[in-house]
Amino acid sequence: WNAAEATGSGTGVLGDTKTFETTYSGGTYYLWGQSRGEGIKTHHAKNASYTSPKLPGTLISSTTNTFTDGAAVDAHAYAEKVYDYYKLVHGRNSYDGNGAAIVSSVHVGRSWNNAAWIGTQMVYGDGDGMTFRPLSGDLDVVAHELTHAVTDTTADLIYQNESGALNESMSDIFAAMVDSDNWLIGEDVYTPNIPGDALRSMSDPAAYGDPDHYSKRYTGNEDNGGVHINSGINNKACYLIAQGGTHYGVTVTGIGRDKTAKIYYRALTVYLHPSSTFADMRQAAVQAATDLYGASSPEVQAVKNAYTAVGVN
Ligand SMILES: CCCCC[C@H](S)C(=O)N[C@@H](Cc1ccccc1)C(=O)N[C@@H](C)C(=O)O
Ligand SMILES: [Ca+2]
Ligand SMILES: [Zn+2]
Repeated sequence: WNAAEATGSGTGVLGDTKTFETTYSGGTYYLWGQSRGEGIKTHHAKNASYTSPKLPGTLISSTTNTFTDGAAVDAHAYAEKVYDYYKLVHGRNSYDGNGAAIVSSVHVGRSWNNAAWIGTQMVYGDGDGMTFRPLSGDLDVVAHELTHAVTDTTADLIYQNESGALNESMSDIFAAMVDSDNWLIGEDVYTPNIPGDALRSMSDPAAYGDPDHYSKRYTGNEDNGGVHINSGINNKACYLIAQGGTHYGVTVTGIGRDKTAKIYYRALTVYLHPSSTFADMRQAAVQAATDLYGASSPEVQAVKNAYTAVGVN
């Protein structure tokens, strides 16, 4: 049998219809797109844990090229969107820049309230229906997890303490650049019974208990030294660079999302390194903005003011 490229359709977690690439082989259609890099494949984990050797599980199939597994439909369709973002906006072919195959598994764990990049592939929990609905149902989550793969193949920021908070922040930053209609993270899948909330906010991290100034950073041992907490400091800096604002008395003139994304992409792929601290982040962003827009540009000034505003000098 040859593996013929096709276009499938299906219903996502939120009940929306979408189309995506599939492959027809031997009378069956598979969630396998062939046109992007080495391909995008989406599997059913059958509740195996994210540490299980059974992953990735079974390639999801349909005899009709219509797919009704919402978590699978969204994991697959959103992986295409994130691939396209990195290729079209940053000229990066897949997460490694070399067209690496993008592999995902849905229905990982039992009622697992999380998603992750496990070094080789993306994994998505179904949530418990209270804290989360199936996590691939939010483009934020897919972009967050695939950005961990970009980080791992570039700066490779150590996943603890300040470098870990930067690692997490990079994933939130590019989630917000891909899912670009707000500065909330996880709003589409977090607490399905509570409208309007989110897991995190980049515009106001404090709204969900995260710090928005370096002096308020968490220094305990929870959460790998607060990687999902202290990410708020860098997330706020990114928000200020893009949108502007006055924060703790420091005023930033925004430069917009697109230029901000280019600055963080260059900082991540050229200047940050595994043990980078918040101070290193400021320097990397200033240097990236200088490379792109010039030392005396308003873009560089916005970066400097934003990091000063969040207490990173
Ligand atoms: C293996 C254990 C999980 C590692 C942490 C993964 S990378 C992660 O950060 N997951 C995201 C999922 C997410 C992303 C965007 C929006 C909503 C949810 C995350 O933030 N997880 C939170 C719940 C956490 O692990 O504290
Ligand atoms: Ca969002
Ligand atoms: Zn993460």
